[in-house]
Amino acid sequence: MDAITFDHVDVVFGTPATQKSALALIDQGADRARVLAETGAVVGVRDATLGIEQGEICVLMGLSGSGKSSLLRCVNGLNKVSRGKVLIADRGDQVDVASCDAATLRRLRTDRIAMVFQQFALMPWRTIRENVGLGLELRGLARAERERLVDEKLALVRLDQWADKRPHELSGGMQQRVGLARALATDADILLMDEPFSALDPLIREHLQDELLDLQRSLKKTIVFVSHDLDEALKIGTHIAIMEGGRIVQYGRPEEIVTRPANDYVRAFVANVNPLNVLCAASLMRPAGDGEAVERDRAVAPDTPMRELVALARRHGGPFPVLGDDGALLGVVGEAEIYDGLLRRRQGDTVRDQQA
Ligand SMILES: Nc1ncnc2c1ncn2[C@@H]1O[C@H](COP(=O)(O)OP(=O)(O)OP(=O)(O)O)[C@@H](O)[C@H]1O
Repeated sequence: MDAITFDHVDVVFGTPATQKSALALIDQGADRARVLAETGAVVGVRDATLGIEQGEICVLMGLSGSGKSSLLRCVNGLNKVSRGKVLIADRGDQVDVASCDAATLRRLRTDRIAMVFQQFALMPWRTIRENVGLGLELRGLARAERERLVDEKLALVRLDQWADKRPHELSGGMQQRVGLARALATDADILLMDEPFSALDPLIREHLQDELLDLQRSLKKTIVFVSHDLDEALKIGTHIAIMEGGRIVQYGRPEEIVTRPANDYVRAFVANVNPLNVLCAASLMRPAGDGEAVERDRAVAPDTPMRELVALARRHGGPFPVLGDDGALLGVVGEAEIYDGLLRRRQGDTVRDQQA
């Protein structure tokens, strides 16, 4: 069972009456502009369907206004779903956030789902420890237990020395680590992260991305992460949903997005991606020639990153047979395939398009 399922979700901002007319127009295929002109309602999300597995980091990516936050905020009920379901796996069953009762929504929000915001949203008059412990305080946890849990999470984000300071005494990157510790403190298994690193300098941002990935290796939360930066999405995401005009126009693993963009909008995003960071042996390899002798002691796995292949080729030349788990020969990557990978990406084409 998926941890989170979006099932044909529409989010329309407006009064009940304008929402109804807007949904009718959407069903006729009207675009956002027409819906706005004829009803006054704003379409945030239209017909989003997506399953997010437990432990996955799903990045919602797209231009400003494409509907990323609107979709994210449906998960904890901050945005009302106009039509469709948002199902959360809960006690062996699924709860629809869009239609559950208020007590269930409250329980999901306090126990299961935590959110990290772009602007940290820390309370300036509270110490770092008190900020991180806010959710636990609202749950009525005794002070000693609260402080034990908070100090544990502050240590996780390497801020244990800063517990008694106030937010203004910390840098932006540190404040965002407080935001993350606060989200982790409740032990929620679903983290919603709305452009959490966008307000930070590029170097700090990369640092925090690495820290998040490090933490995730042991925490294994289900994370929905909003970003408008493709490099960030490719680095962080186990899957990426690309949004355009309120719709999900492509959903896939990072490499699929880069090698097989679904339309010109996605193609424009991936045109300048550095292939070294994304491609791997499986997407670079050519079929082995009939009777081609391959040196199996040079074998690489299909998921060997391109960067590693370049280093191998630099040391040993090529070609490298690509073997599956069962030892079957899947293809061959030589220097020519590596150069092709570099050149094709630079032209903004896709490797597989060219091979087709
Ligand atoms: N509370 C709201 N009331 C009315 N319209 C809204 C509301 N929230 C979002 N919208 C509209 O919904 C559309 C999608 O906005 P959303 O914030 O989801 O996009 P986004 O992709 O997250 O953009 P950004 O990257 O700029 O945050 C926009 O046209 C926006 O104006």
